[in-house]
Amino acid sequence: MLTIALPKGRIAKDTLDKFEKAFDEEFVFEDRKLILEKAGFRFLNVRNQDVPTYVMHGAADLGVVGLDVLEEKEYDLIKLLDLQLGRCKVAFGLIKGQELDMTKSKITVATKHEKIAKRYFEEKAMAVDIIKLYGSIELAPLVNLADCIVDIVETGATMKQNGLEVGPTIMESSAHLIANKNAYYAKKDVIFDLKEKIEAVLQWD
Ligand SMILES: Nc1ncnc2c1ncn2[C@@H]1O[C@H](COP(=O)(O)OP(=O)(O)OP(=O)(O)O)[C@@H](O)[C@H]1O
Ligand SMILES: O=P(O)(O)OC[C@H]1O[C@H](OP(=O)(O)OP(=O)(O)O)[C@H](O)[C@@H]1O
Repeated sequence: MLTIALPKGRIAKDTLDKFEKAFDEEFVFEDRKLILEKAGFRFLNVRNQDVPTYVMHGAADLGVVGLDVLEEKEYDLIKLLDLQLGRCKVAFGLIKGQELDMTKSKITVATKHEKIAKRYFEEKAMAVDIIKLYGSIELAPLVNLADCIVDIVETGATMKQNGLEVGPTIMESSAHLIANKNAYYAKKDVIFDLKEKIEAVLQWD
């Protein structure tokens, strides 16, 4: 049995779709159930940012999570495979017509991605005030909570509809299959078999 932590929402759905194709089974979470057990798999429905925690502690052998989440903390995990889904970038959002003023003595940035934003400014040796938010990030510059934001951009529609422009990209992200180190060695054969089957599906799709 392999236990796999999936992030609630779009990525879980797309991942289960790949598993359905790879194993010729139907995988659907029932209503509000958080565990789906079928065909030798136990899928766990967890919050996006909690996926690495379940995997690192061994409560799940494998997990699926965006690179942006992995970059936010240091996790001792194995990155097995780029699932090529949940593609997005982490980028600046600026009020339309404004640019990042690198000469300002201190920039205030609102973001869910504190560490990624902080590293960007450290590398440029610039002072920054990071304001941690948990959602609706685009609102912050509109009400003067921050000069700009660092957030996920997929289509750019959310920024555009809120009068923001997409600024410089800090990193590209896509969902990756990750493994707990001990599980990776203890269940190597079954994990390799799964990886090969999913890779084959990714090539056809
Ligand atoms: N348009 C998008 N918006 C947000 N995330 C996206 C998008 N496209 C791809 N992703 C990826 O999906 C992941 C999950 O995004 P989602 O917004 O569901 O989670 P979250 O709000 O960060 O999680 P949590 O449930 O912990 O609050 C992101 O970390 C990112 O890797
Ligand atoms: O470029 P787009 O295609 O418009 O997608 C990007 C938006 O999607 C995410 O928000 P989400 O819907 O996850 O809500 P959140 O504000 O709670 O994070 C992200 O934080 C952006 O707001």
